[in-house]
Amino acid sequence: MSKQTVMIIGLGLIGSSLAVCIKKEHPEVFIYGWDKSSETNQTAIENKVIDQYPKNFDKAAQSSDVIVLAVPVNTARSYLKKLATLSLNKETLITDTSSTKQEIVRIAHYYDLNFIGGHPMAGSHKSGILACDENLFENAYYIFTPTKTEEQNQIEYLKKLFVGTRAKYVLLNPKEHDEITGILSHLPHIIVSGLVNLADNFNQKHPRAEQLAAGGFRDITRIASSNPQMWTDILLSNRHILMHMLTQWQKKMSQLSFWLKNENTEQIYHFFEKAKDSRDQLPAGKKGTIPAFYDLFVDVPDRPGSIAEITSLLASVAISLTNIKILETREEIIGVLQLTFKSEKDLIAAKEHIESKTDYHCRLQ
Ligand SMILES: NC(=O)C1=CN([C@@H]2O[C@H](COP(=O)(O)OP(=O)(O)OC[C@H]3O[C@@H](n4cnc5c(N)ncnc54)[C@H](O)[C@@H]3O)[C@@H](O)[C@H]2O)C=CC1
Ligand SMILES: O=C(O)C(=O)Cc1ccc(O)cc1
Repeated sequence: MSKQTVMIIGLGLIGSSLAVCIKKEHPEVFIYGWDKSSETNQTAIENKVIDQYPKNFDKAAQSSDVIVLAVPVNTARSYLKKLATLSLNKETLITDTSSTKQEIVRIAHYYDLNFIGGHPMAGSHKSGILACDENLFENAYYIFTPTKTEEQNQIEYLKKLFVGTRAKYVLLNPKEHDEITGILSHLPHIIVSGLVNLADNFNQKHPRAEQLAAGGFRDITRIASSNPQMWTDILLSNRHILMHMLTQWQKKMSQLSFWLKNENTEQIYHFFEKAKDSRDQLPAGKKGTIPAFYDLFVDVPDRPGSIAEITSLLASVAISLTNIKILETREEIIGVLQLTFKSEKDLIAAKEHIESKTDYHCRLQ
């Protein structure tokens, strides 16, 4: 990557971790950092997380090739508005790390900014620059939310810039992103925080409860220790989807209450059995709140027999596929096959085998 300038706004957990990931793979990239906390800016300089805290925000933004907004989502909205008033270079690419995507993408379009929505699906209940971790994003999903096909080049550029995250890139449209993160991340956060508040009222009456909560309760409620400002912004930004999900959740809980009242053993058993079956099938040991999938993309000539050739190659070494999809054809010469496997081990073995037996190009994303 040639000498580029990146400006990171917000040097907390995500902004500082991204900065060190960029530096690790691209030491030639110059990084401006900007945080509202002067203590954070100083820590960032002292620890070489960034190269410079600029004296003048506008000038730094105008001389940057990439601007990353790593602040709470409502603050990211304000920065988009501010950036729209500056005469930024047309090429300057803006991206963000916010946990919601529909609203921010809409605002960026409104201001006609060169913007790609981003969301690294990894993090922690910790916040601030002292939680900076160069391995934070490793093996996690990093979601981009393009809305136009022309944005492909910008996404490829960001993938290269962020290669040091060792994250796995996924593309989703903003609405789908907010629905998925709503059910897998935002609703759980509301439920867990509500539970902790409920238990707190209870603890006032039963002082021993707090002491006993140190076990399982502590583990399942870890995320309630997250930054309240960040979560207030997330909930308000995804409010329409979350209001709908909360109604569904309330219905589920009313139903459970009804079964308890009627001592309906069968329904209560079924409730837990269904949850167990579903939980047991979740892929294990992956970071992030999006289910893991193991996809291999193979460029194959667009001619009869090429799909069969791949499937028989895999069958010959007993690697089974869970899904196969033809994604596109380019100029009717090359087709892209998306092969999905049930484990990372199968994915890697399949890639090696196809590459050793054919001259087809294989990619992991
Ligand atoms: N914490 C997590 O696990 C994850 C967070 N995100 C998203 O990334 C963004 C950043 O989150 P974190 O780094 O965790 O938060 P954080 O609280 O660790 O850091 C936010 C930083 O932004 C700074 N800041 C706040 N207002 C500012 C302003 N007006 N100007 C300049 N700096 C300002 C704060 O001083 C702080 O250093 C949020 O939008 C969050 O939703 C995304 C993935 C994971
Ligand atoms: O701490 C955890 O387990 C998290 O899930 C952190 C997290 C918080 C917000 C996001 O948008 C993504 C990840």
